[in-house]
Amino acid sequence: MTLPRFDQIRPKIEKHIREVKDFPKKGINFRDIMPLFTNPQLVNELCVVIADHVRHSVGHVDSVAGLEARGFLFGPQVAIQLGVPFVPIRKKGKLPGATIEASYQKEYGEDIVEIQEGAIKQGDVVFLIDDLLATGGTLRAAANLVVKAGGKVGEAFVLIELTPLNGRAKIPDVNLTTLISYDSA
Ligand SMILES: O=P(O)(O)OC[C@H]1O[C@H](OP(=O)(O)OP(=O)(O)O)[C@H](O)[C@@H]1O
Ligand SMILES: Nc1ncnc2[nH]cnc12
Repeated sequence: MTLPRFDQIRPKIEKHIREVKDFPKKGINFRDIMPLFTNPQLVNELCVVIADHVRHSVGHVDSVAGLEARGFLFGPQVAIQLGVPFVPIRKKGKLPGATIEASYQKEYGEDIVEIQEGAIKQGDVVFLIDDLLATGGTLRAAANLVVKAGGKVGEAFVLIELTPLNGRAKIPDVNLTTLISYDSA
């Protein structure tokens, strides 16, 4: 959150986030980022700013890993800006070939995410990216996957943090940057 350009872009991004009550089920206040994609210039600006943040605050990274599905909306563009590979982290059963998996707790029950074997090499520094941090289960599993593959999380970045859900508590070992924090879930 150190770059002044984050402060400049934040209000513009905030204007494009729509709140949808009771989606996907009653009691959930869904933060919809899709309106952002009606403004391709702003999406591009955002990805350039994130890449600059990586260069100046994180330093060298070997890859950008994004979480299905909404991490795929930004991750590849940031990776292209940085000139490094994009590593997709997908829900179980979607990636062909040999995979490495990590399970995680969701609000109800458990889920599994995977990467393809060889996508992260021993000693790689990985920049993790997703749209939103809620309970932190997803990022916890992603960080576990990176370590299991022999890599190291350089930093994790999310556009939105829902602070009352205390997701950060699940990833005390991960340096996390967020663009927008909401103090109501
Ligand atoms: O911090 P957590 O409680 O783990 O929640 C955050 C995750 O939840 C959403 O993804 P979702 O699982 O809904 O999948 P989708 O992006 O494929 O819709 C969101 O995009 C994050 O990846
Ligand atoms: N409130 C929320 N809005 C959008 N995506 C989410 N993923 C988990 N919680 C969410």
